[in-house]
Amino acid sequence: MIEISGLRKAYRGKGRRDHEVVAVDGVDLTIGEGDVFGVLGRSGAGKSTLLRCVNMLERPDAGTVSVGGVELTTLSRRRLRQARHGIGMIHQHFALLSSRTVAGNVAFALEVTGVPRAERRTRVAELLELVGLSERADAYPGQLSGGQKQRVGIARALAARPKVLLSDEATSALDPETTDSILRLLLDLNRRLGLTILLITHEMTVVKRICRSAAVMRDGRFVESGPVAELLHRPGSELARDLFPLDDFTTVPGQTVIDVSVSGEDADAPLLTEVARELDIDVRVLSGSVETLAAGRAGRWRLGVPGDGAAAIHHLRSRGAVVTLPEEKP
Ligand SMILES: Nc1ncnc2c1ncn2[C@@H]1O[C@H](COP(=O)(O)OP(=O)(O)OP(=O)(O)O)[C@@H](O)[C@H]1O
Repeated sequence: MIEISGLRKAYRGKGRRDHEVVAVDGVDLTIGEGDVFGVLGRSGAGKSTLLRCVNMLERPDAGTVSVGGVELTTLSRRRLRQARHGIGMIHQHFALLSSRTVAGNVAFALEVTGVPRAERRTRVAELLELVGLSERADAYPGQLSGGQKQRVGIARALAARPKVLLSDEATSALDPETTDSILRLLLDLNRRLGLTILLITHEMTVVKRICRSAAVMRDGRFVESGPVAELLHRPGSELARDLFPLDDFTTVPGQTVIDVSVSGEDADAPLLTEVARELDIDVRVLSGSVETLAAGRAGRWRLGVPGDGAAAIHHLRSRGAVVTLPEEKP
């Protein structure tokens, strides 16, 4: 649904001596229809620029961006305006018109695409129903909670029935409970409408709850990218480390410390008691957890096993677990 190849975008300072900042530095990305893809990264990594290049709010310097099979970088202004109707966008600070009611804000998105008044009224009612805000149609943004404002933002973004939704830190300004309800709504829309979602975030909760695929961005590049379940197993994965942080035990006298990751059915198998029983050894759980992610059940532990650990490592690997030593780097 979204194909990005060799994307580059640099900003030049205004003065002659100002050097160039390369915000996106050669990103390739493929997002399948109906996927929920999260891009994570620290402030300044280039996430917003990447997202804004997907609907051409920023013109890339090089590379191609195609959405739903339409290559956007070569379109005329008029064709690009049309193509943008197929790409909705929601924002961290909602970007609502304060002088218009909830219904008026959603209707605005239809007015600009020339939808006739009667049709607009029906569609606005449908959209408010979809996001659970029918009761607040006549309220003004100033009278709404943050979560309700984001629901208006979502209804507005979906007005033209886009197949793709871009989310720019949509839950960063919300408290954890409200974040949860917005993420549930996004997941529900993804399932019911087959909506493909590309989001940028710095919150691990967002990745845990709704992303099936993800990328970690640094200095304008993707340092890792792929299905979350696969990234969790990649030695040295930053995503795995951030999703399942492990305490800093790297040595235990008389034991070897190992990191073990599991996913799918293996996450709930009695793997640790089994290895202890079958090898007749003590296994110490130093840190770790098993959780339900949007990408499935997954877990990661840091364990202490006796001696050089060879027998335990062999046994765990034979049961499908990925085992690495904590000091191993990618
Ligand atoms: N309009 C602009 N003009 C000049 N430099 C810019 C512009 N927009 C972004 N940059 C620079 O490009 C780099 C990437 O910025 P970008 O906003 O894409 O990162 P980000 O990962 O989204 O960060 P944040 O999470 O803080 O929004 C930064 O160094 C930033 O200062």
